[in-house]
Amino acid sequence: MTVKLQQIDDCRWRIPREGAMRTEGLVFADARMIATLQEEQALEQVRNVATLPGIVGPSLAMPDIHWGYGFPIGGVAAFDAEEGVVSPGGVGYDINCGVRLLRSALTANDIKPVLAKLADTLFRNVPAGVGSERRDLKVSLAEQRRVLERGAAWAVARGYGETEDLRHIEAGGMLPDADSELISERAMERGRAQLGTLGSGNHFLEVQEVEEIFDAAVADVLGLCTGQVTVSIHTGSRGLGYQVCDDFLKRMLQASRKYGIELPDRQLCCAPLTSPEGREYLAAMAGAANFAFANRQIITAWVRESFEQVLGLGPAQLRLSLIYDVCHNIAKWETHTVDGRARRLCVHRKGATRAFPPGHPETPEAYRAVGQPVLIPGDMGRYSYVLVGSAGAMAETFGSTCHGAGRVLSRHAAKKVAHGRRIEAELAERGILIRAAGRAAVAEEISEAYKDVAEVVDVVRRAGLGKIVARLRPLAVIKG
Ligand SMILES: Nc1nc2c(ncn2[C@@H]2O[C@H](COP(=O)(O)O)[C@@H](O)[C@H]2O)c(=O)[nH]1
Ligand SMILES: [Mn+2]
Ligand SMILES: [Mn+2]
Repeated sequence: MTVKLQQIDDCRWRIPREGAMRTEGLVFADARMIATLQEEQALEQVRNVATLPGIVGPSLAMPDIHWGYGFPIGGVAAFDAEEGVVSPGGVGYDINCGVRLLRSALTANDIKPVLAKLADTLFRNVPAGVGSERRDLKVSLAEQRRVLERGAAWAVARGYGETEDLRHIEAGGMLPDADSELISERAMERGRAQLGTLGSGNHFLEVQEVEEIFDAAVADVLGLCTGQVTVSIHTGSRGLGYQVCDDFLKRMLQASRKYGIELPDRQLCCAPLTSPEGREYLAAMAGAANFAFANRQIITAWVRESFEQVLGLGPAQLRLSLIYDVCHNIAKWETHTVDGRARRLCVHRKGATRAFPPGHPETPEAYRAVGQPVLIPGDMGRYSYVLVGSAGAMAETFGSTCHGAGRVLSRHAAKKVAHGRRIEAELAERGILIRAAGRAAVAEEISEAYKDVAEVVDVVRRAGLGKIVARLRPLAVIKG
């Protein structure tokens, strides 16, 4: 079924309200992105989300939109506290998948002579790959419950990182109201040995160089300068979050029937925010989100340790400080002004990043004057971007932007494109070292599998949803 699209301007497209839609759809993309999208069902998914009860404002899609489970990846939808619903498909299987960015006092030239050793050490110290486990960090069930309740603060209290880190994490690294009792034994079991692990596929740990600064004043506030070494960490809640999503999808299907919610797609199953099922999903989701915050915090400590081992420098010399940590698969309670009225909304961001503007009280004090840092990875062979949020995002997208470049090739298609090529050697020729759990993982993640993230963030910039601050180029990539 083709989806009606009306072009508003060079980066906005409306899906007009029709049929069971309660609101319109609004897609941020350029004409070329839209042309490729029409072959996908992602636009249909934007339209389907618009049928859900209590949706406030349009059903939104960011320029990295592609097909996802129920909601599109790159989708944003806000729901009224009384009339609205919460849907696990609007968060995704990898609850609180997210990105954090560390800056350092090093330049790319400082690490080039030891880059191979650094890549090997990071690969050894941070377990990666499907089902990866760190053997010397197993937690008891009681302790795991504390992880789910306290998030990154649990990790800091256990010696993984510094209290200062917590000030530079979305929500302070801990969603309130998590209830570990609502998380199944199977989910607890799956997560037990996965704290401090990257996982597979699209997840990565990347040593980067700041290649270009686009806004010197903002870069200065973020502590970024050309030639500097940064480290990005992209991972989420691993098997624990996956299992929480899976467990609740079953309950949400029953709840949709119980509350008489008509679904254009079973994958959109949901429950009213005021219902026990809705509240329980949010409390379990918060637990999984906190697990992910702790996960990225522990990996950060091992990144710092790895740099110290290889470079023989101490923390004061390396100054591997956390710039920011953002979630991109989450549902959160936030206050937004809609038609001149402040409203408490449950904002679903599924493959979308929060992008709060300068002056917002939830933006860390250090960045209050410039806006919340927004971390947009690209791919392992080209570049990634740092942006800051803007008033435009607050006005149009409930303070949200894209979360990455977005896939254009399936894993299978990417492997076909990579067939017969020596991807590691191609990247090495361009000064990029790869360490991965397997060759297939590298083939599936070639640059051609993703849109050019420069084009994606350019749409964000032109639409006024964010300000581009810096471009980072990969030097060493650890892949699962
Ligand atoms: N810099 C890198 N970016 C990468 C890599 N692999 C994937 N990506 C980007 O991350 C986003 C987010 O992925 P998702 O799984 O959360 O949807 C993705 O769209 C890519 O743009 C990498 O190795 N390095
Ligand atoms: Mn993920
Ligand atoms: Mn992710």
